[in-house]
Amino acid sequence: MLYSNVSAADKRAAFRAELASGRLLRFPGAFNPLSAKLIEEKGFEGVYISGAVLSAELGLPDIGLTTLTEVAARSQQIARMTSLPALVDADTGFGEPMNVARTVQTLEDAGVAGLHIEDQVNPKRCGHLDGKSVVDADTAVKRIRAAADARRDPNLLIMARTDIRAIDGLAAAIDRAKRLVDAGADAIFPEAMRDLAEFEAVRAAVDVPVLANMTEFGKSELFSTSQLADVGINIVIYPVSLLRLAMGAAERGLDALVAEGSLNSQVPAMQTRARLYELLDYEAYNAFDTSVYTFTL
Ligand SMILES: C[C@](O)(C(=O)O)[C@H](CC(=O)O)C(=O)O
Ligand SMILES: [Mg+2]
Repeated sequence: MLYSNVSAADKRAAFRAELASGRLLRFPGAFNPLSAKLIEEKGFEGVYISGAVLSAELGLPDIGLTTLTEVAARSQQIARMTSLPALVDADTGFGEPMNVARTVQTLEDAGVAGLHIEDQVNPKRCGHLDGKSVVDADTAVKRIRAAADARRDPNLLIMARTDIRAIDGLAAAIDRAKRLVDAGADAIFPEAMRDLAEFEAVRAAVDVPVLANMTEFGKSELFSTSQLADVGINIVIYPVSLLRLAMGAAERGLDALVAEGSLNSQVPAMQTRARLYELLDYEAYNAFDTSVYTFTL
């Protein structure tokens, strides 16, 4: 009932232990707290909180318009609903190193298990679109150092994302990844890798967990979990996938309503009331109420 009973500290410790196992951890993007419950129930290892989804939910493009306050509030709503670790997209950290430090502490307070900070210039762009730019290595390193120093729970995972591959190529991405690890990054997110060999090359270059971004309609092919595990990837995210699926279904439903004048044809595709209530653990709330009202001294 209500929120997860697992504390943020325990989720972070469990996340660290899972990462150490070497097993590939799958993190679908939760587009709301309810979908985080579904991800947990289906047996995934974690929940991703995407900047692209957060912006899209607000009706905005993913171009650095969202604020730390908005990201932290949504992260808290999602993270508390699941016992799984939540990994949040902190974009560029919302400013200079001092702002990055505050971002880390604020997201730590929101209960996430980890976050990633990228090396794009402000305002950032979606990593799979053309026309993005990155800061120099020194600036990127300062962001990560500030992030690593700011956390109070040593288990909070600070992941460095580099967007440099699409601009300066794979060798530059490998060089940057190494420097970010030296600066204190606990994990690396190499954005917009072209193929499996590129993931493998980053994997071989650093000693920390590596994330693969399996976003659809982007620059990377959609590799399977076994393909990614075979090249030693540790975490895979499907950041926008559930939102895309849900919005695809919503659009088809609205079109049917316009065309047919009712939603009768769509009911079989809908999550049932019973299934929704099961996911919400409605029964536990009823039991709680019953125990309150039947209580006698
Ligand atoms: C991972 C990402 O940063 C996100 O915000 O979810 C995006 C995903 C996307 O736009 O497809 C990115 O890859 O930049
Ligand atoms: Mg993003």
